[in-house]
Amino acid sequence: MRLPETQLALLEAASATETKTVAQLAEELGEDPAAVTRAAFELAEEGLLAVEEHVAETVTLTEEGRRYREGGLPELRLRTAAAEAGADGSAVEMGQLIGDAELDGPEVDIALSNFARKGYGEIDGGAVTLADDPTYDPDADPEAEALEAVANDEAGYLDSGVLDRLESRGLLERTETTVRSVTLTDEGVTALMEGVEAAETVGAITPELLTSGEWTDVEFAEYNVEADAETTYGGKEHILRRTANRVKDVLVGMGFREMEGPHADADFWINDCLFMPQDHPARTHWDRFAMDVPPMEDLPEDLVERVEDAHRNGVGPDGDGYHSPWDEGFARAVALRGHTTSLSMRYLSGHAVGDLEPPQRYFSVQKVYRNDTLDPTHLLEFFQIEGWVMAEELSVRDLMGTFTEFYEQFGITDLEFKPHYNPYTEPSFELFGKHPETGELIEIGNSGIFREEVLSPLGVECDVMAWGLALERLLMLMYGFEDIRDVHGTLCDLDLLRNVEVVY
Ligand SMILES: N[C@@H](Cc1ccccc1)C(=O)O
Repeated sequence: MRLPETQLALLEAASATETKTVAQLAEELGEDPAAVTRAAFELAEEGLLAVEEHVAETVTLTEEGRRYREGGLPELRLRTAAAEAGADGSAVEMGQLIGDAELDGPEVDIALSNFARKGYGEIDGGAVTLADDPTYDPDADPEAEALEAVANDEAGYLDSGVLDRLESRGLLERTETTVRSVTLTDEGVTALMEGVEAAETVGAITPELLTSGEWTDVEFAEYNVEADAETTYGGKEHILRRTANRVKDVLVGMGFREMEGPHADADFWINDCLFMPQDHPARTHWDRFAMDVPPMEDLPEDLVERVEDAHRNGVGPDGDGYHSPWDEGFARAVALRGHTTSLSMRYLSGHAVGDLEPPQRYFSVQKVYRNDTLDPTHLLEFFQIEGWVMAEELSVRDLMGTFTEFYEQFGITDLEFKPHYNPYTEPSFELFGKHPETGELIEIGNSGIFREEVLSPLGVECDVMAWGLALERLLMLMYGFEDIRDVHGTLCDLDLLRNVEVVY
């Protein structure tokens, strides 16, 4: 019998009486564990080896865990400092103990909360009194002992309660690994007795084989594509980016052109052009990410005048303004845009690409910034799918039809519409879609037909319908995750991002 080199070496190193792990064998043979695993499965396929698998837990200390193992748990250091300062008799000033125990930064809180949890004593009015516990032994703290055991690879002997505790303190990490062990089968023993030789096949292509041209003559070992192998994760496009690109393709396919423009912009473009009164709650410092930069000089003077006039006096013979203050300085102040409707204003005004004649369709898929409270459906920044259509005659039916067509491309066919209010559109409505997992209706966008008070100062004489849709919410409907923070930000779920299926 002939076998490729690694398989032969493995067969000879395996034993019929003693189970050996792949890791052990790889070390013994000086081979890469992945190559040994592959060889083991190939031999198992031939019936020469038996492979067994079990899941093992490995426990390792975190950086913080290692620090406490060296320097002592913060609460024990506090306990010892208190005992040395005589806190078993009378209360001792906390500040002094913190200094004595050399507790620093977050360690102080960690020490205090665990001190209380372990019942070491009382903390009252900034002073510490130790509880009278004659059985207390500073050298026998179960958590400190467990840190030591984990460091010495002896976690297997520990009670799972103390491991849970240390894990929740962030002092250790548990990971599951598949351990594979092999034994020689009877057939394997027979084959070895009859004699096995190394086949002259090549297991892997090398740079040498390529440059020498030898690769054209050698025989390659068969590759078992079914053999279990370690998962490797290549780089790939994030689903958010992928969906953003898909949204762009869909909109371009629907005849739209892409808008571009600044993330930090004058309030004029973000709000004033939209007939948002300057005392609107969304324009206060609570909701606005103001930038500490000089005001924007480059605004079209005549447009500024017309917008101010619309705010003060309204538009048309029956128009009525806001009767509230309007300050040009505030209009020129720069903030992070809370929506990309600022871009729509730049384009509709003719400031971005010159005057536009109907019909026109424009879109953008870009980031916007809002001072929201973080929760499963809100982040401080998200991607908005902005868009507008300019034409002689438009109605809500056109708007609904556009959304129906757009969302159908993503498999979303059960949109719901709800009347809404925006200072800049009339009529306005919000869009909802059903979450595939929870069945809950979630808001996915806001839309409407721009008012005269917006269009007239911009010099637009026909109808314009417009919208802002949340890309992340579209993703929730497509992929079924429930927390936006799984997808981006520091809490993102790496497994989800690695394994999520591509949905079109
Ligand atoms: N600016 C709105 C979306 C919108 C754009 C244009 C017209 C109507 C609504 C938002 O951010 O919610």
